Parts: sequence; C-alpha cells; structure tokens
Amino acid sequence: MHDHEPGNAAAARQEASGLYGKKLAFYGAGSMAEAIVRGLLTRELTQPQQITMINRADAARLEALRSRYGVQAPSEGGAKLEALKGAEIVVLAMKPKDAAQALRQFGEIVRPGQLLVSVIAGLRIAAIERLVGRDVPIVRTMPNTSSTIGLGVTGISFSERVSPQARAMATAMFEAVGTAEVVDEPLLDAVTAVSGSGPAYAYYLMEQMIAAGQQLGLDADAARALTVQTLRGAAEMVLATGEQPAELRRKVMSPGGTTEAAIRTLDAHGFPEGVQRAMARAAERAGELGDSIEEGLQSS
Ligand SMILES: NC(=O)C1=CN([C@@H]2O[C@H](COP(=O)(O)OP(=O)(O)OC[C@H]3O[C@@H](n4cnc5c(N)ncnc54)[C@H](O)[C@@H]3O)[C@@H](O)[C@H]2O)C=CC1
Ligand SMILES: O=C(O)[C@@H]1CCC=N1
Repeated sequence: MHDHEPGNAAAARQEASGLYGKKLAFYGAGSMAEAIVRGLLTRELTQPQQITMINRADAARLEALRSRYGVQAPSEGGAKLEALKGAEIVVLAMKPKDAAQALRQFGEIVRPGQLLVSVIAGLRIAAIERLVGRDVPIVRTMPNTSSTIGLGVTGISFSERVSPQARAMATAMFEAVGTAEVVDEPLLDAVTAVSGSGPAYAYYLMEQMIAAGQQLGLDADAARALTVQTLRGAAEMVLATGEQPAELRRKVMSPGGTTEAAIRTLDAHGFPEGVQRAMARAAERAGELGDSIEEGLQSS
C-alpha cells in the first residue's frame, strides 16, 4: 500500500508514534488483533519481531500468523507468559466472555510500567482494574476491522493513570491504522454501535444491493463492482465536499425520479427507524457485555 512513499515518511511516523522498538503482545489473536497488526506492519510503525500474538491452542492459526506477518506466535504456555511479561504494551483482544479469566491470569504477572490497551466491547476500565488487581494504566478503545487497510476508526479513552506519553503512543498506534477520536469512557458503547459494528452495516447494505442488482438482471461481478464503487464514491463525496449526507442525497434525488421512488420505498419499510433501533441495540448490547463480565466478578 505504501510501496511508493519516500522512506522518510515511514521514519517520521515511527518517530512520532513512539511505538518503534517497543515490544507489543496481542493477548487474543483473532480478527481484530490481526487487523491492527497488519495495519501497523503495513505502515511500518513497528517490526514483526517486536510483535507477539497469543492465542488459545490453535496451531494452524498461530502458524498462519507467523507465516503471514513474521510475528512471534508461541504455542507453548511458558513462552506465552514470557511474552506477556516482557511486553511494554499488552493489547487485550479476546472475546468479552474470555476476558475475566485472561485478565486474572495477567494480573499474576503484570509489571509496573506496562500499558494495557483493550479493544474488548463493553469491558469497562474499572472492571479491568479489578480483574488485574494492580495499578496499571489502561487504554480502553473501540477500533474496527478497516484498520487492516489503514482506514479504521477508533474511539479511545484513558484511565487516570495513563501518562501523557502513553496517551500519545496509544493514540498514535490507532492513528497508524486509520483515525482516532478520544471520547469519555461511557461514550465508547455509542462508538461501538456507530463504528465498531458499523462496517457490518455497510457490508449488509452491499449484500442487499448486490442481490437486488442480480435480481434486476446484472451478473454477480457487475452487481458487485457497481455497488462497491458506489458506496466508496458516496463516502469519499462526504469527505471531499464537506457537505451533509442529507444534502448530497437531495442532489441525487430528482423530484419524481427513480431515487425518490426508492427512498420512499425504504421509508415505507422502516429503514430509518430500523437503523436507529439497530444501533441503539448495539450500544445496549455493549453495556450488557460489560455487565455480564462485572456480574461474574461479583459472584467470584
Ligand atoms: N471483530 C471486530 O470487528 C471488532 C472486535 N472488537 C473486539 O475485539 C475482541 C476480539 O474480537 P475478534 O477478533 O472479532 O474475536 P476472535 O474470536 O476472532 O478472536 C479472539 C481470540 O482470542 C483468543 N483467546 C480467547 N481467550 C484467550 C486466552 N485466555 N488466551 C489467549 N487467547 C485467547 C481466541 O482463541 C480467539 O482466537 C472482542 O472483545 C471484540 O469485542 C472490537 C472492535 C471490532
Ligand atoms: O460484534 C462485536 O461484538 C464486536 C464489537 C464491535 C464489532 N465487533
């Protein structure tokens, strides 16, 4: 992606981020961890040998990560612990249901000065502090999978213990793979609903547009090409013109024309309400995921 940029651009990013040379451990090596790792390596923010990806016993997955990215992906328990102990930054990237046990184990080996960066939906800073049981600085984030190609967007919030340098480093880490917005922690559930889950809404819309295009007689390749470029162009138009989506929509919608007919049909089928309710439910679900971890804490 960045094959043609001057070498000093990568060097400037490395310098600005403060990440270069830092040991990173990804605790949980699923799709989100992979998206961030791929983005960091593509942007040359760090080198593969600085990254360890830790997963449950899944030899094929670990081998795939090693061969794809050149990162360390140990399969043996002792080596996993060493990597977690040795890392300057530990990125928590397991599913919410696996977080409590993993964080308790981490609490037994955590060292002062380590920075914890969570990408786990719903998991609150206070719960992480309780689970780890030490005064570690915590960065709670909500990224999205478009980080894979450097077009992610991440909501970030910090515990009080995060130093200004660590704040800058964590922010730079996510800016390296897209853009980042610092928000108050309670707003991260809303961020989850908008941009964490958001790529899936766009893909779902694409799925329906491609299927409908085919029903109207286009072949699958043409329906896909027309749909994808249309959504890409629409997002770029909002960015390039600075206009509101509603204004841009009005420019497409000639009175009495095809678009107006389509939008009326969407309205008749409850599209606006459906999107709003879906996102309210996503935010609520983020809170529930956090609650269920905390309930587990109270009963243990
Ligand atoms: N996929 C997405 O679009 C986004 C996901 N997230 C968050 O990222 C987290 C991970 O999500 P995905 O990557 O989609 O899940 P995933 O299921 O692809 O990956 C999670 C990985 O963690 C590993 N794991 C679980 N417990 C472990 C333990 N104790 N030690 C080591 N590894 C362990 C599992 O083996 C699994 O491979 C979730 O908490 C989710 O809320 C956040 C933003 C976007
Ligand atoms: O679906 C989920 O729970 C995660 C969080 C945001 C995107 N994926």
